[in-house]
Amino acid sequence: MKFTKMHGTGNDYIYVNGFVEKIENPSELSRKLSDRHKGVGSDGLVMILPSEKCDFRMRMFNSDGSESEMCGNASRCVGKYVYEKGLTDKTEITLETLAGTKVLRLWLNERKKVEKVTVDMGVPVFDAPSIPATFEQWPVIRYPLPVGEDGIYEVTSLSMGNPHAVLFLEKIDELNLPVIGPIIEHSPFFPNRTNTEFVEVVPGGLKMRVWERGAGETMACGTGACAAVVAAVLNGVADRKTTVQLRGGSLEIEWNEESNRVYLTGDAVTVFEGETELEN
Ligand SMILES: N[C@H](CCC[C@H](N)C(=O)O)C(=O)O
Repeated sequence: MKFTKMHGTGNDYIYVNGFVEKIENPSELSRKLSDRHKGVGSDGLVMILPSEKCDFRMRMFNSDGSESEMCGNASRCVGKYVYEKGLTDKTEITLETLAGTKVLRLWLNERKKVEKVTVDMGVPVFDAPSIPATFEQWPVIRYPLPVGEDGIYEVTSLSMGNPHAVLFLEKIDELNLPVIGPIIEHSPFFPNRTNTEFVEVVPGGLKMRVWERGAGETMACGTGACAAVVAAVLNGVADRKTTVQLRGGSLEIEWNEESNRVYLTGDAVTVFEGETELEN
């Protein structure tokens, strides 16, 4: 199987051309290839597939094999992949995902390489059953969530197509994510588990670490950065147009006031092309 290793802001996935490669069990393949010692090493696997209603379809699997509805960083890389490999010559591309149709806008440099991509991430969803979450009232803003022996953390929760819990904290560098992350991920308030963003308000924007559902701490999360800005606006601590600094770099987010849609802009980088035996 041929694959391409790519990253968006350090959030790295293995990209497979599903027009050519037929993968029987992408979930199991994601678990196997994501292993950073015994596999290729990645946060998961992304299949680029034909679509009946859009230009392309994306399926995204976390490193634990679970499938997510949507991935902001991966959708930017899919845009770069399909354009630079000649699967399309469009610079505005529609992408079918489990969270609906997303529109990608490619930004080319003078050598016609895709330097960055803006994704129309759609509207944030606040009603708890759609997140899904079991809170009785919504929007869920600073709800005191019990987090194991660590006590109570105030969470703001919403869906960007996938579930998010956003926490605003004074200092995020020292946090022990492998301890707090899984407790929130598996909280009974989130029946399908959740992605969790730990956000610090800094001059010029937000600084964020993320514990992703099904992948653990990653260098960045696009849907998570969008959720963080929406939550920050609801909490009155950021502008609708904000830079989010992540461990792997920065993302530009705009929650447009008129359309209520969220726009994500960031890099998309090809790391290497590879080939692996499926049967071993
Ligand atoms: N890193 C991704 C999100 C992955 C979300 C996944 N961990 C989930 O189970 O929802 C992003 O850039 O949006």
